[in-house]
Amino acid sequence: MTTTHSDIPSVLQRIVATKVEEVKAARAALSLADLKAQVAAANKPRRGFAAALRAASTENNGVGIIAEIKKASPSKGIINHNFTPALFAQQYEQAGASCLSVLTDRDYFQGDDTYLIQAANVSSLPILRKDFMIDVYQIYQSYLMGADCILLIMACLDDTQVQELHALSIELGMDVLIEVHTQSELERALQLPRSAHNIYGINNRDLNTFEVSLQTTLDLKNLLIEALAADTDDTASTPLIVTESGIHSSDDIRLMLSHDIQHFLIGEQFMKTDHPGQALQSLLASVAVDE
Ligand SMILES: O=P(O)(O)OC[C@@H](O)[C@@H](O)c1c[nH]c2ccccc12
Repeated sequence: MTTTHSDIPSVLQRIVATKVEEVKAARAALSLADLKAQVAAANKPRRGFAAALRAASTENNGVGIIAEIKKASPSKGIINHNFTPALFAQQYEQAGASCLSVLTDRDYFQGDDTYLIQAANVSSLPILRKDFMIDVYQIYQSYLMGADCILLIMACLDDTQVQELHALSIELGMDVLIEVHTQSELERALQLPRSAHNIYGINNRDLNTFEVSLQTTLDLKNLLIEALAADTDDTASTPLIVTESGIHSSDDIRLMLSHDIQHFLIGEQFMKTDHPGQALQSLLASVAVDE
C-alpha cells in the first residue's frame, strides 16, 4: 500500500493521542470514582466567565478581552522566555482583562496545571482552562484546579463526546467555550443545547496547518449570529461570540467591532513582550483613542 498524506497524523491528531495516554495514566493513579468524590467534597463556587464577558459589553468601550497565559506553542516555539504565570495574571487583571486563559497542556504548549492554580490564587478573574478535552475525567480535574470555563474544540470531538463534555461542564457550574474553525464544525456546535453558559469561539488559526486568517471570523460569524438570534430575546443569555487567535493591533479590534464581535482571545501579542499587562493596557488604550 502506498503512503498517502492522510496517513501522516496531523498535529491535532498527535495531541489527541497524547491526551488519551495522559487520561489513561491519570485514571490509573486516581480512579474516576475517587476523583468525583473529591469534586463533590470541594463544592467551590465558580467565578462566572460568561457573565464577565457580558459585563464587558458596557466597560472598556465594549471590548472584552480574554488574556492568555501561554509560554510556548507548536507553531512558534517559546514565546515568553521569562515566564511568570502568577505575575502575568495580576498584570492582566490590573490592565483591564475581563477573563484569563491558561494553557495547561505540557507536551505541546509547555503549560502546567499549576499555572492555572497559581493564576486562580492571585487573581479574581474567571479562568478558562486551555487544553484539549476528550474525556469526562479532564472536566472533573479542571473543576478541582479552579477552572471557570472549559474549552471544547469541535475539531477533536465527535458529537457524542462533545454532548457529554458540554453537559457535564455545565452541571458542575462551569461555562463552555465551544471552538469552531469551519462551517461544518459550526453547524455541529449549533446542535448542542443552548445555554447561558455557552460561549462560541471562532478560531482564526487552523490547528492543523497553523495558518491564521481573521477572515475566518468574518466568514462564519453571520451564520452564528443568525442561528443564535433566532432563539433568544433575553439579555441574560445574549449570545457570546469570541474571535480567537491572530489578533495583534487596534486595527484588528476595530475591524471586529465593526462586525459586531466584541470579545477577543489574545495570547501571543501580549506574551511576546516583557510586560504582557502593559501590552494589553496599551492595546485597550489605542482602541479607545482610535474610536
Ligand atoms: O496567541 P494568539 O494568536 O493570540 O491566540 C490565542 C488563542 O486563540 C490560541 O492560543 C488558541 C485558540 N484555540 C486554541 C486551542 C488550543 C491551543 C491554543 C489555542
